[in-house]
Amino acid sequence: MSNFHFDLQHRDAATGARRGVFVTPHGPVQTPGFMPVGTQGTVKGVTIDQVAATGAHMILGNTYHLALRPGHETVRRLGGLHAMCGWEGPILTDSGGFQVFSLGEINKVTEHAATFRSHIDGRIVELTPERSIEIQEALGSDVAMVLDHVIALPADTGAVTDAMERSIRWAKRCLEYANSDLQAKFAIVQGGLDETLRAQCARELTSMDFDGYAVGGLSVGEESSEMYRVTAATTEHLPADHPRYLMGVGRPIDLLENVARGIDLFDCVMPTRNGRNSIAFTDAGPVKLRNAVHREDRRPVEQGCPCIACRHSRGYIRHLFNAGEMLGPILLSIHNLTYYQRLMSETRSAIEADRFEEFRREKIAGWNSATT
Ligand SMILES: CNc1nc2cc3c(=O)[nH]c(N)nc3c(CCN)c2[nH]1
Ligand SMILES: [Zn+2]
Repeated sequence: MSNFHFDLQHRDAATGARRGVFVTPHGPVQTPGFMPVGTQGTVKGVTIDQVAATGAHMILGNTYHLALRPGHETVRRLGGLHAMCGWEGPILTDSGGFQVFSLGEINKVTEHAATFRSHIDGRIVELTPERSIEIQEALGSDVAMVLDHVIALPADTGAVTDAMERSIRWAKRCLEYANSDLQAKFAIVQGGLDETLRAQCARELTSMDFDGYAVGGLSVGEESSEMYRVTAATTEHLPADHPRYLMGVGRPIDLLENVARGIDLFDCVMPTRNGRNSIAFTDAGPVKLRNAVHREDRRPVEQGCPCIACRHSRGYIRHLFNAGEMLGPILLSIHNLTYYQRLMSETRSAIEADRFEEFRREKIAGWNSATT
């Protein structure tokens, strides 16, 4: 009996939405669920206790960043990622596939490895599938992502196919190298915006024994309609009894639209990145609190929100940003993370009550009302 299993509890009759629980050795993850991003071992500006208070069940760390700094052996000697960060729940680590291609100065990609210049100290670093798994095992995360070859879009079919086929071969190498049954391995489906390539990639990856499947290569600048189309075209080829994770997504509307297309897990820097930029997510759409219009507004960011930011007025939070006070970004990061977790909790309840379609319509109408 594996240490991991996905309990599919309820499927929405009208859409591809699913309600489930992903069971891990560090506790259950309620799905659909949102993972806050803790790239360098911290969800920026938010203490780990506050991250737990937002309602998060699983957080994400990044192999690329942690291997470069402080180094995975240092993390191991500090007791692993859970002990170092003080997070007792499940942790998923990304493999470095995305960061290498988006942050590292790529030197070359061969069949053997991705070689890049570190964006921190310029060192040349070689990342192989085996090395990525070795690093993730040292970090001690509960879920390890395979190393994949992520290419920027738009790209020609030949380049997309080449990267997709390499990602399949690298996924196989990751699975063969893995030697810890305390760490789940998730595959990542690539294939650009081509539904045929996506189906082919999903078929090949699902023939291997992964614990979960991610939809990669999206949220890289494509139209939302294209993201939704490709997500649907991919999940239809993924097994129903495994978790599906859409990487790097997204806005609140993207979460609901992709839940409707069979996605169970999400991660995105938006709640914290937008929070640092004074943008708060609310049921009436995003609100840029730095704007003068909020100067004397005594209302909380969101009526009924239980977070510590919503004990204050919008006017106070605007003042904090205007005065360049640290507390501004901290409070709005906490509010936005709470907003995303409450949205996922309401989504899970709506699926259980067979009213997801109605719920999605109501939420999108609110976000489009944009009165503030
Ligand atoms: C923000 N958009 C975005 N798209 C991604 C695709 C991949 C992807 O295709 N592969 C991997 N390994 N990671 C991705 C990430 C990082 C997720 N934290 C992505 N982020
Ligand atoms: Zn709040």
